[in-house]
Amino acid sequence: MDEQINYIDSGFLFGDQLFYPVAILLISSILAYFLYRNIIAPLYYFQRLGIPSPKQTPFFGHVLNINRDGFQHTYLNYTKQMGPVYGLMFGRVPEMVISDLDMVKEITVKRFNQFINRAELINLPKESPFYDGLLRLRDHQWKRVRGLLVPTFSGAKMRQIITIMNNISQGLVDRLLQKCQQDGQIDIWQAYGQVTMQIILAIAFGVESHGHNGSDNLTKSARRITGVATRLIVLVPLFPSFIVRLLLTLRGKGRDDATFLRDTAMKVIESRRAHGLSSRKDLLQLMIDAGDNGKLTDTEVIAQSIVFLIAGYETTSNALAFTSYLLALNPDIQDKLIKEIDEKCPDENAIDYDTISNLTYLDMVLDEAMRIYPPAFRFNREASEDITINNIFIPKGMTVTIPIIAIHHDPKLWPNPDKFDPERFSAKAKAERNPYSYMPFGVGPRACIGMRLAVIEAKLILIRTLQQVRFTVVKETPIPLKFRGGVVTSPKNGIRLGLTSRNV
Ligand code: HEM
Repeated sequence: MDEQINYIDSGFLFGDQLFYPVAILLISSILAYFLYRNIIAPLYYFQRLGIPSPKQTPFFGHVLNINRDGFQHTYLNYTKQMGPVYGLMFGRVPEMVISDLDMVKEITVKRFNQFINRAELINLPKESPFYDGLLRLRDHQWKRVRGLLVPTFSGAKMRQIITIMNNISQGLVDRLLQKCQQDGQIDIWQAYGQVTMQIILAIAFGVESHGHNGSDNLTKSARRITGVATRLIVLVPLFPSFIVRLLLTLRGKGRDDATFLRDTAMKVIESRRAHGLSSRKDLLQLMIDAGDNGKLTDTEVIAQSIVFLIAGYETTSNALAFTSYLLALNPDIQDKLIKEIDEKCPDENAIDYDTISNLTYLDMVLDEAMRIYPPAFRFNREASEDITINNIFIPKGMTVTIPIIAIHHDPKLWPNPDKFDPERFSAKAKAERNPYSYMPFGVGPRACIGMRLAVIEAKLILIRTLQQVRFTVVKETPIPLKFRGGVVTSPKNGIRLGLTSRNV
């Protein structure tokens, strides 16, 4: 019996001897691998490529350095410190930031075929309403859809849309005049946000949203969707994509909002099909027409409507708010602009595409405002293969970010870059400058498809506004402007401006 016990004991002993050391070795190897992959390797990633990279925090990389005073400052400051090519780490996701203009040209235009796609932060499920949208589409699918949609943004098509935009902007003008009679102040950022939201819902969803206070469900859903899309995305690279998808699923609201928007657009499409071709030539109808005969499915059309809302609403309203802010701070420039509007566009009922295009000083003012405060402060491309440009090796799959904000504030390209000076955009000054030094809408075949629409919309709203009111600085006006985090440049707490009516 004793012998047996000894045998069993020694058996256990023998098992322990192997089990524990093996288990410990296994666990420590897994830990070591986890440590190496997530903490050590990212620290030396760019060093191995021979590219400078600012000091980073283990595991987080450079994520902890963003968002303190707006994401755009991260790119602005790092580019000043690190130069035209450097690397950032978002968790374990590397990103090369390139502001060298020759390289930007190579990436966005000359070697476009090796940089067709944007970096994909999350693997969206096929059923996501964003899946088929231009922002995410890749390779030949993107080429097919973009090719079909480009004509819907032509000058001729924009002429038809202007009437819808002009009618909607009347609500804004009424509100501004009312405010002049009351306290003579307004949060102009919020006011423009309402009107640009109404416009995008009207032209991309075919739905007139009622109530200037934005209380209707459609506006609420659209606001929440753009809010989630532009803010949450900053944190995405920190987590594995399945966790992000889980978080988004748990945040059911976002999904419900997207479904609500999708269903609304679907109902409009079905109703238009049932009643024959619509005479209302909004973006939705132009897309339905462009996709006829099976070239675009209804799902693809709706995905674009949702993407236009996300890409086009806040960017346009921010561009308007920043321009008005800069005009309030620079009354001489505002006077000169008002003079041009009074001379070339005195009648609010006779604003058409040609009149708008004829206001050269307005063009210069808007361009300069988007230089100082580019509503989209960066864009990216993904390398589809290993590639060397100007002796810099860019590995396959690398996200290459072009920091618009840093290029727009480079003192070598823009002397005294913080000064608001529309003369920088005179025809002569423009002709003398490298065209890649200004890119608020991105560059190359994948640049913003909505640029013409955005510019016409912003100019129309500025004309209608400045025909009636003048902007001033009040004690609540934020000087300097503060920004909030997110993927577009947005003011932190709105922009309060004074208003005086021009009719008194
Ligand atoms: C002032 C307003 C706007 C600004 C500053 C802006 C800026 C940008 C930028 C920088 C990009 C990335 C370009 C690139 O990767 O090279 C972009 C892409 C895009 N924008 Fe805009 N945008 C504005 C308004 C609009 C509007 C009104 C729409 C639609 C109605 C729109 C739709 C899009 C779409 C769909 C893309 C993706 C294009 C593609 O991948 O093919 N944007 N925008």
